[in-house]
This record gives sequence, C-alpha cells and structure tokens, in this order.
Amino acid sequence: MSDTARPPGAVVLEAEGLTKHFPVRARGRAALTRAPRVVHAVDDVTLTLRRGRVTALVGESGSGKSTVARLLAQLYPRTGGDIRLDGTSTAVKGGRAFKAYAKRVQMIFQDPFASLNPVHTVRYHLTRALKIHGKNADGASLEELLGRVQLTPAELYLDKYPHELSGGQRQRVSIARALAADPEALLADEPVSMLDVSIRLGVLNLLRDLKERLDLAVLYITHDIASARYFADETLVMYAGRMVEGGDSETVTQSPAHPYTQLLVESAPNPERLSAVGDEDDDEDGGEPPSLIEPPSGCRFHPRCPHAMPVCGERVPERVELTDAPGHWAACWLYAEKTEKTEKTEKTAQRGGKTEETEGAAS
Ligand SMILES: Nc1ncnc2c1ncn2[C@@H]1O[C@H](COP(=O)(O)OP(=O)(O)OP(=O)(O)O)[C@@H](O)[C@H]1O
Repeated sequence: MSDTARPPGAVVLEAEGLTKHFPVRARGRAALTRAPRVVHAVDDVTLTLRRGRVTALVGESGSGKSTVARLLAQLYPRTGGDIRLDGTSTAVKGGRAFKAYAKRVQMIFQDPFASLNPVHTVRYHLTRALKIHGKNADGASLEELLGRVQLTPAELYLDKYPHELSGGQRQRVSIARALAADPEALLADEPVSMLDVSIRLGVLNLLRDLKERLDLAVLYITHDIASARYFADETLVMYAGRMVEGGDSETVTQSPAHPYTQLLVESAPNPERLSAVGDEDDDEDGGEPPSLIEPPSGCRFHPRCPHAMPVCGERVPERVELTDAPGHWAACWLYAEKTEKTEKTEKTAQRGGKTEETEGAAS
C-alpha cells in the first residue's frame, strides 16, 4: 500500500450531509397530472471511516444502508452532500476516475454467488482483478491473495468454479478479489447474511483480521445489531434514510439512547448470537417502517416511538452529544429538549433572570 506511513485511526473516507433521492416514475394519468415524486432513500448522512477500524451501519430493511454504501463506492451519483477520500472532495462518474477511485475503495456484496461469474474460475477472477489494478498477476501473487483470505493451499482453489465452492469459500474469493486492488477502504454490504449461520463468524473474524493486518477502514452493513457489537469498533444506526445514533459499539448496543436503537436491541433475540435477524425482522415489534416517498415530518421514527412528543412530528432533531461515553450521540428530541432547556436555564442564570418562566416557555 502506498500510504502505510499514515497512522492507524487516520480518516480515509468521509461523508457529510450525504443525500440520495430516487425519482419515482409515475404511470398513466398520474404522469401528466402529478408533480414528480422521489424516494428519500438517504437524507443528510454524515459518517467517517478510519484506518484499522470497523464501522457498522445498522438498520432494518429499506433504511438506506445499501444506498449509503453504493454512494460511498460512487456507484450512484448523489443528490446532495459531499464525499471526501483522504480529505479530497470526490464525485466520480465513470471511466478512468472511477477506476482510480475503485482501486482505493472496494465493495463486497451480500451474495457472492451473484457477484462471481459462474463460467470463470477463481484464477480468472483474481488474475483479472490484479491486472485491472495494474498489479503483477503471477502465481505468487495469486497464492498470496488466497492466503490473505485463508484459502490454502492455493492450488486447491485456483482452478475451481464458483459452484464448486461453499458459500463461505465464495465470499472469501470475493474478499480476495476486492483485496487485489490493495484498497484503503472496504465497504461490506451484509457480507455474511446469505451465509449459513455456522460459518458467519469465520468470515467476520477474517474481515477483522484483515482490518488489523492491512489497516483497512471497513464499513460493515448489517441488520443484526448483535453482530455489530461483536465485530465493529463503532456503530451507527439508520432509520428511514436518516442517521439516528452513533458511538462506540459497546455503548450503542449496551446503552442505546435512541428509542429506535432500543427497539432494535430488544428485538435481537439473543445478543450473543450472530443470528439470522436480517432474514426475518421486517415486522419486528413496534410497527412498520414508513414510506420513503412521503416520509413522516420531523423525526421519521415518531409515528412508532413510544416517547413521541409534539415537537417530534414538527422538527428534525439534531445530533446531541451524550455524556455517558465519548463520541456517543443521538438525534432525538428526548435529549435535545434537555440540552435546550439546560442552555436556556444556564443563560438565564448568567443574566440573573427568571429561570422558571424561561423553562416554562420552552416546554
Ligand atoms: N435504484 C433505486 N430506485 C428507486 N428506489 C430505490 C433504489 N434503490 C433503493 N431504493 C429505495 O431506497 C430505500 C432504501 O433502500 P436500501 O436498499 O438502501 O435500504 P437497505 O437498508 O439497504 O435495505 P436492505 O437491507 O433491504 O437492502 C428503499 O425504500 C428502496 O426501495
């Protein structure tokens, strides 16, 4: 890697105010009479990926996680916001600029069977990836790549076709192919959710090992908040296109602040299990996710929230830093209200004024 001199924890990839709206195609009369509508898939998402750290992005189906990953991989143009790679703003449309970006930011998909071409061998896939990124594709390089994903001895795998491998082995080949670029960031979109429960842990352990050995910045997308606790250094929670909570994984999963994160944690049947939550959680307790064509006003979780207050339906809550752990934050009026009140009380006290009256006016 060209930049091994950078310290662990250095920022690799950042998104700020990242937004993606997909146009909805109207049919028939509606196409003539109705204003064009959009799916608010991702709104105002801010995140940072650092070297040698795994960041989990957790949320139920349709919350916008894959769209965030695809935006970060520059597979979609964004509607708004910024993406910075090593501090430089980037918007890549294709061609040579995309190739240069993809060399540094690689993506791993959920279904390794779909992402590998069934008519080609492991040797072909890895040779092609190495050549695309201008690397030597000799036997030693192929062996080294397979060694990185613990498929040894290499000759056992090199001439196999995808259907001759197990699901776990296929995903390891996909990971090896991504590593052929020698990337700085790896975007893993539900990398184990299609694998048998018994082999998920092995693949996650491999990713963790790679993160440490290669100092990779890893984005780990999952439905399963229990696996985020196990595997990720930091956890971010998304609901209906917006980020609602973030912090170190232990704090977010053990002391969730946002009512949505609390619901996710409660509905994970066994936090110790790297479970199949993602396969079955679409109707977890507490209702359904909202339509993203006309998302709820204010906090998008407010129609499902057991603590909803009038303000929750009126204004989008901002991130509030919480005091229980450094870096822990939530975008929730439960905490913003307290902060607003505290600030008002402090200001009034400084002026030597009417604390009680000001508080009453604020609530
Ligand atoms: N290409 C697209 N065109 C239109 N709408 C899209 C497109 N891709 C995603 N969406 C919509 O954007 C929203 C977010 O989808 P996304 O796939 O990012 O969510 P997710 O959290 O990754 O869900 P899952 O875990 O099921 O993959 C959904 O409402 C989805 O229907």
